[in-house]
Amino acid sequence: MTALLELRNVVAGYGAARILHDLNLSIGEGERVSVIGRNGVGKTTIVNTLLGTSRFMGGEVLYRGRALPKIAGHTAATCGIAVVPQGRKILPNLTVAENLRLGAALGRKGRWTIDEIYRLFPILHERRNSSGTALSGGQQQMIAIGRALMANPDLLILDEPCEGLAPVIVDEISAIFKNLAATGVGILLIEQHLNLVREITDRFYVISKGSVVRSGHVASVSQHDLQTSIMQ
Ligand SMILES: Nc1ncnc2c1ncn2[C@@H]1O[C@H](COP(=O)(O)OP(=O)(O)OP(=O)(O)O)[C@@H](O)[C@H]1O
Repeated sequence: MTALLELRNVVAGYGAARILHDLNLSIGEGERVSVIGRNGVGKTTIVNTLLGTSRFMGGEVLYRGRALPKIAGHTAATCGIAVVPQGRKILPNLTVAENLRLGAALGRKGRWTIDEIYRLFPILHERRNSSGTALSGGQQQMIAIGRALMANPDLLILDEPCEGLAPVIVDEISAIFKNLAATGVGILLIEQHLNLVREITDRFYVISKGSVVRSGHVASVSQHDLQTSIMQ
């Protein structure tokens, strides 16, 4: 079966520094896959490669089996890939509603409208006219998720979505991800915390020093085994 997104022997980095070395990874339509690894191994650089914010130095990125000729800032969006970025990146001068509407800039049609986002996160409707950054960390994460969904993506990339959030909010957000997974959207979860990996995804890749060092099905490995592969 043709993968939705495939990275083949990708080399990428910043300036002269190579961070990803011959990285291979694929995700099928509607699949839920994790990328796990310690701090600094290159997980976010995979996302940056798709966003055109790291330097693409070699290899191929294929979308629905076709090699993308050039990676640019709009590559991910035009392919139907939306990112919930690490650190959320809520724009401070915009209201909650304006932040959400940014996600719909390309006008892809689908089930996600601003009213649907407000149904998913009623607090965002209540605070829709407040500055996005005036909200709590958990609520800002809701904006980041809502903004990504507004793009009606085929693939949702979540970069450490629960980082810095209180456990009760993590539970709430992971329940939402589980429901989202049931809608058929593909999920690529970048994460260090294995509970979320296990709850949301079926397959994993372990990254170390910019390459995949292990991959498999989440159900076939123990938590301890996964933790050990990350630490190596
Ligand atoms: N904009 C940048 N310019 C130069 N080097 C960078 C840049 N962003 C990241 N790096 C470096 O690239 C390496 C990989 O960083 P990356 O953010 O991809 O790691 P990560 O696995 O996502 O880690 P974390 O979990 O801490 O986010 C690190 O050594 C980091 O310092």
